[in-house]
Amino acid sequence: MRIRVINPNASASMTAIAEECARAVAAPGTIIEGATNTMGPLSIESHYDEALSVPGLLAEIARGEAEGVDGYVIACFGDPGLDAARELARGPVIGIAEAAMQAASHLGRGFSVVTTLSRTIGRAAELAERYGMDRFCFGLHACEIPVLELEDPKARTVIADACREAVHADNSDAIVLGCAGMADLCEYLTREVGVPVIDGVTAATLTVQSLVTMGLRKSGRGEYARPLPKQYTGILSGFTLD
Ligand SMILES: NC(=O)NC1=NC(=O)NC1=O
Repeated sequence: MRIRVINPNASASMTAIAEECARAVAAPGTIIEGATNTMGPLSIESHYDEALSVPGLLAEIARGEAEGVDGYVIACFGDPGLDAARELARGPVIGIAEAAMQAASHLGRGFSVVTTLSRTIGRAAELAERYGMDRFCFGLHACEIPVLELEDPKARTVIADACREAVHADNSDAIVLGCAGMADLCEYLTREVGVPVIDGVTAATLTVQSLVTMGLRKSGRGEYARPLPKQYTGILSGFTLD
C-alpha cells in the first residue's frame, strides 16, 4: 500500500522528519511518501496560517488520487483541511491530532497536550471536543517554541520540562505532542518524562495502515461524498471539479 504523509506547511525539513518517523513504523510492503505543501506558509501557528495551508494541501490530495495513493496523513496538529480532504480522497485521511488523542485515550485516565505557541491551544481544544476526546484531555499547554525553532538542539529540554509540568499540573497519564515537528523527539521525551508520549505522525500512519489493511475506504455517500462539479475562479481556477 502507499501512504502519503502530507506536510501542510512548506518546510521540507519538517516533511523529512514526519516521513522518517512514519517510515520507522510502517509495515513491510507499506510505502511511505512524504509531500511538502508547495503553496503555503513555512509554518502553521495561527488560524491565518492554517487557512492558507488548505488549498495546497488539497492539491496534494488531488495529486495523490491521480497517482493511486491508498491513504493520507495530514501532518499538522491543527488537522487542517481534514473534512475537505476526505471529500476528495477515496481512502482514509487521518489527522495527527485525532490519531494521537485517540491513542493516548487508551493508555490512562487522561492525557495532556503540549504544543508550540499558546495561541494554537484553542484550536487543539476544539479538536479534542470534535473528536470526543475532551473527557480524556486533562489540559493543554504550550512550550512557546515557534514551529521552525523546534529543530534547535536546545528545544528538546524546554519541551521535556513543559511535558513534566503538564503531567504534574493535570495529574495526567500521557502526553500528546502538539506539533508534527516534535515527532522525532518522542523517544527522548518518553525517557525524560516517564509517561507514554504519543507522536501523532506515527499514530496516524498506523491508523491509515490499519484501515487500509482491513480493506476499508472513506464512505462515498453523504457528507464526505466527492464535491459536486463546480468552477473556481482566480488563483483557485485549477481546483475546478468536472
Ligand atoms: N500546533 C502546531 O504548531 N502545529 C503545527 N504547525 C506546523 O507548521 N506543523 C504543525 O504540526
